[in-house]
Amino acid sequence: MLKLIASSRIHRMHPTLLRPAHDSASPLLRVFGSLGGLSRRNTDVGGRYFFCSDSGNGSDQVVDAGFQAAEESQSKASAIVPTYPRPEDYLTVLALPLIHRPLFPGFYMPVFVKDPKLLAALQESRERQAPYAGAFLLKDEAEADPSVISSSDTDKNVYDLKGKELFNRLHEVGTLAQISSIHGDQVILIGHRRLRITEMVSEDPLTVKVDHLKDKTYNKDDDIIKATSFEVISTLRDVLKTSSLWRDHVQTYTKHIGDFTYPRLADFGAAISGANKLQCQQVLEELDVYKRLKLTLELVKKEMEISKIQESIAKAIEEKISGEQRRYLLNEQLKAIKKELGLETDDKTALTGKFRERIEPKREKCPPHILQVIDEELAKLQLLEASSSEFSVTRNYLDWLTALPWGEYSDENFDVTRAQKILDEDHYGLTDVKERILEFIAVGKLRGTSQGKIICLSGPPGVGKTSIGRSVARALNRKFFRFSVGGLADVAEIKGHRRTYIGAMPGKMVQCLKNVGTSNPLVLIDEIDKLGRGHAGDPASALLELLDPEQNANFLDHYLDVPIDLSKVLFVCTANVVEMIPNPLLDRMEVVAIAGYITDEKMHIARDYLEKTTREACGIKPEQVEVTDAALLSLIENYCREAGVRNLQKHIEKIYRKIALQLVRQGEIIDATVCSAQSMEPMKDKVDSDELTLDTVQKENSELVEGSDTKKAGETCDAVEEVQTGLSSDQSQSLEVSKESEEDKDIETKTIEKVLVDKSNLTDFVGKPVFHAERIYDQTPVGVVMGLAWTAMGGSTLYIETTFVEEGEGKGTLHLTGQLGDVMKESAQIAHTVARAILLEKKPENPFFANSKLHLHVPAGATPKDGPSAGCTMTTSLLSLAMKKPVKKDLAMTGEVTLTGKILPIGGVKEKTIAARRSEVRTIIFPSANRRDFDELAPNVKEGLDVHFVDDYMQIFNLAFGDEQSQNIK
Ligand SMILES: Nc1ncnc2c1ncn2[C@@H]1O[C@H](COP(=O)(O)OP(=O)(O)OP(=O)(O)O)[C@@H](O)[C@H]1O
Repeated sequence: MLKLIASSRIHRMHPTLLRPAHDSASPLLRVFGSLGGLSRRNTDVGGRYFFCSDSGNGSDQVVDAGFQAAEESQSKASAIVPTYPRPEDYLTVLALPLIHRPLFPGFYMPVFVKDPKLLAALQESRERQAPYAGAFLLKDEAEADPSVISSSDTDKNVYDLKGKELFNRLHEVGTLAQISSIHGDQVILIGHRRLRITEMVSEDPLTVKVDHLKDKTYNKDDDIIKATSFEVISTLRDVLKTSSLWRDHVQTYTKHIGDFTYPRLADFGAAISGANKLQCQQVLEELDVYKRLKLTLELVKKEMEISKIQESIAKAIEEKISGEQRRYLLNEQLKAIKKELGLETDDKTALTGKFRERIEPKREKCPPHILQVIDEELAKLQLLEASSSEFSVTRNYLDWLTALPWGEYSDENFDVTRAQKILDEDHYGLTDVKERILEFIAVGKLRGTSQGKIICLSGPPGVGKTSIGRSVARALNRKFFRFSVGGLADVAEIKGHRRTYIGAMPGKMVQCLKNVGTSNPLVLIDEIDKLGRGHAGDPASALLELLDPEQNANFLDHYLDVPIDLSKVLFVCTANVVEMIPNPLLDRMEVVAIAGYITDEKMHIARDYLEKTTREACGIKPEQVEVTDAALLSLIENYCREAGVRNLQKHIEKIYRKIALQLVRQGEIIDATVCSAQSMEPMKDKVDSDELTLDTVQKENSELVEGSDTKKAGETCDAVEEVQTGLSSDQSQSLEVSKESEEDKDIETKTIEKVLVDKSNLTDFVGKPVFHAERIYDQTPVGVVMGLAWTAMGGSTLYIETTFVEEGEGKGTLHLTGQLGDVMKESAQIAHTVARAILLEKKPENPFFANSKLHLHVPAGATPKDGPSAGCTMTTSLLSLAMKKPVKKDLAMTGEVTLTGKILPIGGVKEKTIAARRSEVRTIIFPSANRRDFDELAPNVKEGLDVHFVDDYMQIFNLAFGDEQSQNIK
């Protein structure tokens, strides 16, 4: 009996539905039944068939229809009569070509019949109550790939195939299909059983003779078949877990399936799998049930893999989408809550409000072109999407623009007396530097403004260049900002990055203005001589734009992109070596040299500045410590001999740290003593009232404090206890206890015991002297002369040593060592020649230079040396060797010598003089041309020195080797 059940509505073209044959529960049904529990829903399986049941033994049933068109046509076609086609009635059938997939028994399939003759024949056979035809899959063209959908399949030419041609293209095995309905050119087919074409009967429409195929007989209880079918089922179940498409499908099946046999299971699996048409055809052609099941198993396994991949893709996408949506939703909620609470208006409005609020007080003083840019940017901000990257760029830009101190200036103070006071307060000595600064302030006072000049403080490290800069800022009442350009190689550091770069920032100058909050700070550019080469642009040129008073009134930072007036900024630069400053920069600077300090100055600095600040920093009171002059002197002479005072400062800090530790330790012991003394209180009260004294206790206690012995403290407490018991028993034994209060006072004063740092115990604080004296000879031997050198660290003394190596007739040579540079090597050769000439003149009979191999060395060998200023020293050293006569004691010299024996000027007179003093040199020889430099030195630097200025080497000769008389030429 045929029963129509219109249940599921399927909205796709090829959904698949299952239908039971009858209600007898088969083992297969039980397996699938366990998957039940899901409600029946509309099915959308994306398949190609409607499945209907066919018992396979001839009792066919038409089953469910879900496809709307099918359903409609079925309801209209009330003429559908359930039929059980007997094979003998359908030995000749109309051949219906299927393009996409074969029709499996038990499934619905809608097909379009374009051939009017075939359509009419189908219609007619339907009317004849014999609504059956043979549905056969169309073969691909010879070379076509079955998995590739070729357009030719759907082309009209496929429908145009007729007669023999069509016959040849049909697969042999097909399905006996009931024509369920015909709606226009759409024909709904229901598969019944397998057919095989035997021969063609007529061509148009194609009619063929067929054999009705039956599955090969099989053993229902065969283990292999059972196992395979169970595997098919379990794979289907697995797919079911992951694929919702299949779930509805199988559920429908479990609810309605009747006698679900193994062959039917195989057909079912193959039909609903996404396998290609040839694989499906293979299953259709297979009459061996076991083989068919195996083929199906392969297909459904593949399906499972696909569904797993599908699931993971779906999951990944879902996670991404849901994460983003969640964040968006939460953000929106947050905004709404803030808005509701009045905490925040709209993001943009709040931001704009903030920027407007910032700029409003500055509006008066702010240059109009800046205001215009700010207003434009604010308007732009309103139009931008808050999540866009340009929004954040504009927001940051406005942040910087509105934060700068447009038109804000600190009131400059041009009070020279006050400035002098401040400079003296911060620094000892440096009179010439201070004088230059005061002059500068005075000019500023008269002009009404101090800008226009760039001061460059040059000198060795630690001479106070940076701190002088800070003092000048204080004296002028300007804000202070320091930035170091040492190693700076990127122009963007000075001029900023363009706004378009990610993480773009304005340059140092704009950062400085934002930082200090005024437009006229004092900017200290440290280490300008160590400016990097620049891998992105030339930093020196960028600095030039920044420093040049002609250009900096309209300084253009790449980030801000609006001209900023830096003409009110006072620039102070510091450098160790002026020669290293790029020339165009140096040209614009007012160089103030700080040469370094002599011992006396260092003593003052240490005593009045460094010690004071360090003591305060360590929290030590002046009365708690005493560092003697001898200790300081020893510190300066033996530990910190460099030009600056930074090392001295470090040593003083080291001493004070140690003192602090001593004091704290002492304090702890005193605390313990006080505690022990307090334990005597009850006794004291009692004794006081009895006007008694206790000498023993007092004595013990004072010993305790001095000896810092805790053990004794315990003993003292015991003694007190004894006295107490004694008192209670016999008051006459407790005498002189009233002296206890005086004892208390003693303890107090002892807590602030003074720590004395003297020359003798200096090593306890700073260790052994690390500095080795520059002076290696007390009296220089023959061939050794002391020279004076200048380095970036200040001046220093050095020896030139010459020795005789061997004699060789007419082979006078000079071998040089001591890491000498080219200039110094040449200088040595010149000295050799000059010495030879002088010796020839003075002692013509002496052939020393002509016949001697000599070796000239300049210790220390590891330190590279260069420059021409040791020329006269080398000449003297060679002559000393030649004449076997040592030079005068405590003599040092410097000066370049020419081939004719002229002495040329040198640099670093102050540093060299200071170095000579440090090495306890008494007599110095300088070139005459340096007399002016020497005269400018402070009296305390020149004090006690016997200085000679010379033009010609002969003068040096006389001074070094001559008698007393000749040495008096100054
Ligand atoms: N004349 C002085 N009076 C008082 N203190 C001084 C004097 N000279 C230097 N100092 C102190 O020495 C320390 C080092 O000085 P500062 O850092 O200014 O040296 P600098 O010349 O800038 O060194 P660098 O070239 O290494 O930067 C500072 O604490 C400073 O106060």
